[in-house]
Amino acid sequence: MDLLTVATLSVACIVLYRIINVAFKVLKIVLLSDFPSNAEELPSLPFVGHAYLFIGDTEAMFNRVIELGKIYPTSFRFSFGHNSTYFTTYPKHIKEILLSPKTIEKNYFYEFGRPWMGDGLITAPASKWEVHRKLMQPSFNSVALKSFVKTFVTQSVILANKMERHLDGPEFKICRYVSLCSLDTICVTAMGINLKAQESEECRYDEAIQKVMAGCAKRAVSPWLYPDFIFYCTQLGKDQTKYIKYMHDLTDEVIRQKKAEIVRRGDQRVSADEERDADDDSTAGPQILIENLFRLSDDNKTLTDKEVRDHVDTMIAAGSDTTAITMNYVFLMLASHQDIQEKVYQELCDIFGEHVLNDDSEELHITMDVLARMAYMERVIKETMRLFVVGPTTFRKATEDLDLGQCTLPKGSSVIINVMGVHRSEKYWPDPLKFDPDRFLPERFAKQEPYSYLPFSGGRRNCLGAKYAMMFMKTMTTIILRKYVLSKDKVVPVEDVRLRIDFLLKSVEPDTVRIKRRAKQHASWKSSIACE
Ligand code: HEM
Repeated sequence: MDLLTVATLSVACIVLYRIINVAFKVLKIVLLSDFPSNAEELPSLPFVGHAYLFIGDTEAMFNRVIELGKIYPTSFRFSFGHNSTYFTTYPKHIKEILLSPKTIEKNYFYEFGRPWMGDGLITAPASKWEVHRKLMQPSFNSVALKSFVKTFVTQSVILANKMERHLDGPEFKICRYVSLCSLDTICVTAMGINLKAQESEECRYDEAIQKVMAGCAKRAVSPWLYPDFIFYCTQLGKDQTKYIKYMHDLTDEVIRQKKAEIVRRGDQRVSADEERDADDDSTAGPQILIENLFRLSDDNKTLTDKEVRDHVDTMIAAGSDTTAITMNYVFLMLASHQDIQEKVYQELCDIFGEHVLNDDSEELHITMDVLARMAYMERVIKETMRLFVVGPTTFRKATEDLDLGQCTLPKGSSVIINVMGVHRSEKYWPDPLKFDPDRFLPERFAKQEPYSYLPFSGGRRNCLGAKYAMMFMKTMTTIILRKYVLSKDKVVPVEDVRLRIDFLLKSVEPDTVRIKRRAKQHASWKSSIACE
């Protein structure tokens, strides 16, 4: 054997050894979750980088995100395809990232939502977002929120009536009911149209939202689907185009009709940011978002029809499923914790007095002020959002180097904020899987590590609809608990509720509850509303 052959064979052996070594380490990680103690030692593969960390179905993805947060509890760097990405489960870093003007930009995942939501707030580039966030803010001020209460009540009453068919029956899946209720409500308040999805019980719009969200999630974890010319040749891409067109067509038609209507009636309504006597605003119609946006266009603040559509579609995308999924878990937690459900109901008795027994929407006495008094219910909803945070991860991009103390986020890198990891971390939430609403008692929550609770994200690009969502969720809970007692045949402990990340957090198996009618008497009314 000559010297050249020996040298070639030696190099080949070394390369082969390296390949086998890396393959072995990767398999140990993927199959056995055997991670190196130092994140720097995570092997990187050609082309895909560390994308193998997220191989598997959507349940595996959820488990891997939680696992990574436990093994590397601060921040670590990995690569996703050619993108350098920081994964953080560390509130101090999260705070810096969410507050910094250097990380307002969203990362490349959001590009997949742009064909649907365009330059709406969620997907807008930072330069546009700054301007439009200020324009949109008044549509969620207290006057506007007050005007939505009547819609929340009407739609929640339909929800309660629809659920009646399961009275005293076996457990049933709640998610479909709350999903259609949320969609109808958001569409009334955003577009001023009632899809009546609850009444017809099937809704193409709802189907379109689900398909497009699932498609975006699939694309985000499939680097080979990133190039448009590949994605749009796949069935997934073709379906995506079809569903998005359906949703755009609907919004375009509403825009056309609304514009004609505004011209007809000379727009006599007051603008959302004009403070007016709002004492009984809940009896007036909702301050529909799309009409507010047209007024901005009239004020020469230059919103094109396309921008109006982007904002309306974004509101529906951002508001309907998020609220529905959270309510699914609120009802699951209430059904699983009878003592807590009773305390919520007792609070309703204290607030509504004898009116608590009324089912009729006219007699429900639900106003914004009344909702604000439901402190215990709010703690229950907050604790549910800690354990089942709808946005388990959020993403940003550094547009300049950002110094985080122990490390620097280099310009151009992506950030994955592991919200779910923080919410379920023993370090920040003792006994983290225990459902304990009193963690949110003001005196206890004041001691909480800042930025360790982010159901609505935080900092500059936080949720614009957080107050809207909380009011709507309280209304739904009130109306359901006034009428029904929720229960489970067999309580599933929180740790056994199998979860997946399908863009948003969802259960692997649909959650079910049983309902029976609440007895029409209650001893301890302190009656407050009744005396007002
Ligand atoms: C329980 C219900 C909700 C939850 C948990 C929730 C959560 C969130 C989160 C985590 C974000 C940040 C997303 C990101 O950074 O990628 C967000 C943004 C947003 N949400 Fe919500 N949301 C809820 C309901 C709503 C509702 C009802 C609306 C509107 C009616 C809404 C409108 C928005 C908008 C417009 C943004 C983008 C804000 C911006 O970038 O300036 N959300 N939401």
